[in-house]
Amino acid sequence: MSNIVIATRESRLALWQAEHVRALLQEKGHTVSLLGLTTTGDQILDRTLSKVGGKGLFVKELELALEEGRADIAVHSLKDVPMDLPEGFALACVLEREDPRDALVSPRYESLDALPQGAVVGTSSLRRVVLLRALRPDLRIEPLRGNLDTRLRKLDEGQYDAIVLAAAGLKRLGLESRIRVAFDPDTMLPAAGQGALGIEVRADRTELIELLRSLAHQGDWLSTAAERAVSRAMGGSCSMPLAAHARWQADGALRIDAAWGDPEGNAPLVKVHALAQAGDFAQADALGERAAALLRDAGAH
Ligand SMILES: NCc1[nH]cc(CCC(=O)O)c1CC(=O)O
Repeated sequence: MSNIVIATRESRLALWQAEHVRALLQEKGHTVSLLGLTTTGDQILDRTLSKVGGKGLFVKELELALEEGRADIAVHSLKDVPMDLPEGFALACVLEREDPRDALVSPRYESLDALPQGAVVGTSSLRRVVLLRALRPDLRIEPLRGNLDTRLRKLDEGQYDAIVLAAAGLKRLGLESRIRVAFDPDTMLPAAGQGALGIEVRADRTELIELLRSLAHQGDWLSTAAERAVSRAMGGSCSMPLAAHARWQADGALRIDAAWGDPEGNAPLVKVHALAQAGDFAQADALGERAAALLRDAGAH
């Protein structure tokens, strides 16, 4: 390829991710440039994102650029990528995953246990709300929106006692020192795809897809595929109170843990796990679908 154009959102994290892929492609001898775009998701970040709903808000403008040939690839946080891409688009690969855990950030308190009764914790993810509620029902969980810097600023201004964010974003932006606790996944089960990057292309760009496959991390691609299969089988969007996290076991099997919480808080948290060999995508998908079936049997809907 002569020059590869990466369409990217212009938040600091999105730019970091695009630069990261640029560097990986340059190492392989390609010339790469960036095309910065503002998405609908960015425009409404500070408003009612979770109400407007859903997946795809950060993705659509980037897809338009691919469609029109203004760009060749789009780099996404896999967590924000819809389970099923629109007709004509494909996920060319998933890269090696950064830390998949959720992190607690707080100027004053060193852990969740150290938070006083009724402390105010910021997050807008329904998944984090239901998981936090199960751990500490006394906490006051308040909405928190905006990109990473905005969220940290709101915390530092005193609007919250603590906030919960993805560790991956903090690490990528050199803000790791702000992490008080990276939650054990068994305590705060991550979202499907959290910490991983996916590269989207037009499905008809076979040569480009071939080239991008060399950047893939096969193990992380398979495990995140299993996680995404749980979301897909649950009819999932990122506004669902659903967690799914897959880990390779020492014996080479893939173990998936999934959790679902009732947003109204009337039913207890449902947690399941399943284990299988997952050497290919069909097996990974089947494992995720099994976890989803177990969730439903246990009362998730
Ligand atoms: N939904 C927003 C979003 N999408 C990806 C990340 C962080 C990095 C990642 O998971 O790859 C975040 C922020 C957060 O959840 O705190």
